[in-house]
Amino acid sequence: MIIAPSILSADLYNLENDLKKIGNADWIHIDSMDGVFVNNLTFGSNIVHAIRPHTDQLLDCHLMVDRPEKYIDAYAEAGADIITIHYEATPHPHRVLQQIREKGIRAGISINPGTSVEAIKALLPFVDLVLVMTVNPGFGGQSFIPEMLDKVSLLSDLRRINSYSFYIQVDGGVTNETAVDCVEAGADCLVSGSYVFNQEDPQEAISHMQNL
Ligand SMILES: O=C(CO)[C@H](O)[C@H](O)COP(=O)(O)O
Ligand SMILES: [Fe+2]
Repeated sequence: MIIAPSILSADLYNLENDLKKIGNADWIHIDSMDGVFVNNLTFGSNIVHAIRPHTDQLLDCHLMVDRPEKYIDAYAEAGADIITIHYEATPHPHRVLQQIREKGIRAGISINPGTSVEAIKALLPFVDLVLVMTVNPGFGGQSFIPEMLDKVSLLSDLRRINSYSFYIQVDGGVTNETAVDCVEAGADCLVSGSYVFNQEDPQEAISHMQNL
């Protein structure tokens, strides 16, 4: 299981130390929010640029921003490995996914709890990752919405039937307990923010989930 701790829950005053705490994680999940697509403001490509020279871990950028097409070049230049956009954030998701891949970066599509897998079916041949939100985006520390796991199962079936190769990622309210349900539904990458960073030993929590 790929584990991607979200630095939304890290101590930004002491980010170097908090990145060490998650040094055994596979990916680092970076949540960008613009105050338009969601009611919160976080960081942009500047933080990707700041972290990039200090780790070989994949930088997994989750763009909760309106019109993500405006920012792809900046994230590419900053050193992003994966850029995930929201289906709901642009009228041209297919074009933006192409724009990401043209930069040699893996392209992800994310769906809010209110969006069905049906809505992104036509995009599935063109993505490297599908992110199923298990909370409404905008804040860390929210409760996992278990009904979303049906989408994970459906994506897993569609991937098998059509021989697609995208990762299925789950984000929001992932703990050691909800992680088990995600794995059973067919997820292969789990984002976890508040749970991981609130543990006494984040590395142990990460390796436990990696072994699920
Ligand atoms: O995209 C996000 C919020 O919109 C975060 O990645 C997510 O909420 C992680 O935080 P937590 O594990 O605390 O729910
Ligand atoms: Fe996220």
